[in-house]
Amino acid sequence: LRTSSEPTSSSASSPSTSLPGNISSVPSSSAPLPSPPVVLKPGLVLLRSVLTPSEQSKLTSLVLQYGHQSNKFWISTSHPHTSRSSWLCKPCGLSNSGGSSVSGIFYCTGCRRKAPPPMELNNARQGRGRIYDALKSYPDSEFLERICQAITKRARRVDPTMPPVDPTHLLTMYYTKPKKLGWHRDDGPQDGQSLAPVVSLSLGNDCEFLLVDDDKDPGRDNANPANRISVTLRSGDAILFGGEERWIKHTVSSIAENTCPRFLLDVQREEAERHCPEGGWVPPASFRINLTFREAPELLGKEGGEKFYYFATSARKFLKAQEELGVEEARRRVVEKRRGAKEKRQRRKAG
Ligand SMILES: O=C(O)CCC(=O)C(=O)O
Ligand SMILES: [Fe+2]
Repeated sequence: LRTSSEPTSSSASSPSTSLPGNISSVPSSSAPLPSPPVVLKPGLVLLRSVLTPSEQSKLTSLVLQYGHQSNKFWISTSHPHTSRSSWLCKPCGLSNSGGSSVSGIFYCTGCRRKAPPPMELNNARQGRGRIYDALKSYPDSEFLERICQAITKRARRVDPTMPPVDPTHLLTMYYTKPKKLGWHRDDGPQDGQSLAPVVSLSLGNDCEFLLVDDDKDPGRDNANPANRISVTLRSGDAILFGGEERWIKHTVSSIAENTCPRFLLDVQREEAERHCPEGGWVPPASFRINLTFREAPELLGKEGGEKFYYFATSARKFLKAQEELGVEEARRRVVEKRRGAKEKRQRRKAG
């Protein structure tokens, strides 16, 4: 974790936090030293530039390394009607420009060989990869746990209402497109039941993180900016919500492309070169990674298989059908289903 003698990696200097009501504004992270933790509300603490560049690199590398294991961030599918980005034909060495295909099959424009099935993020439509696993399943989980504990300790020093945490699970999200994550509370069955904080770390691109200040009035409208707490999360920042604010409603409302520190792009490139099957996947020009540690001991032993993998439903169903029926039949069914849906839409339109 950053100590006062280390430089910050952040270069942005725009105002970064706005709060509703009478809560004072928070300074931006342009200062060369880590800012002291900020209690946005009891139970909601922001730690700016808390991760050193080398910790950010290590975390990015660990997350991408794990994500490249089979059926983690990436899945191999040749779903019909999909497009793929540029890919390299390994046998002939030709770089193909990608495009879309009704059949889901792509041929090299040089040697006409079939391309290997594209690697897609498990939530391809949103341009996101998502892994929810026991913390101990991740590589170097002791390091991950140490980071989580050290950050929580700092937050608890300034906010005595913040409970301690014994993290059992880690959710990692890999955002490759500037698409938002909708309003929600972390209250699903996999999110944990205690008031221990959700410890959230940001790496890569900046994002706008909004929370709705609804403790006095649970029905408070999140569309009204006056009710919102808005924080720009930058690479190396952490935010914790626990105790009274454990169930606070939040959203990633926007992601600023190309704000990712260059040293993390280097890490991404290295990991893609190391793990990506040729022609499988081209890393995005910039990205964001979010890690959230959760205390959910009741889930231990249940994760694994597909239980806590949230793929985009269509990809998940397609993979299952592909396994059970073979790729041709799986494709035929998707095409048939889509044709049926299209005909239904047309009939509805016609009257
Ligand atoms: O990406 C983020 O910063 C937040 C992610 C989040 O809220 C969640 O996964 O529950
Ligand atoms: Fe969340």
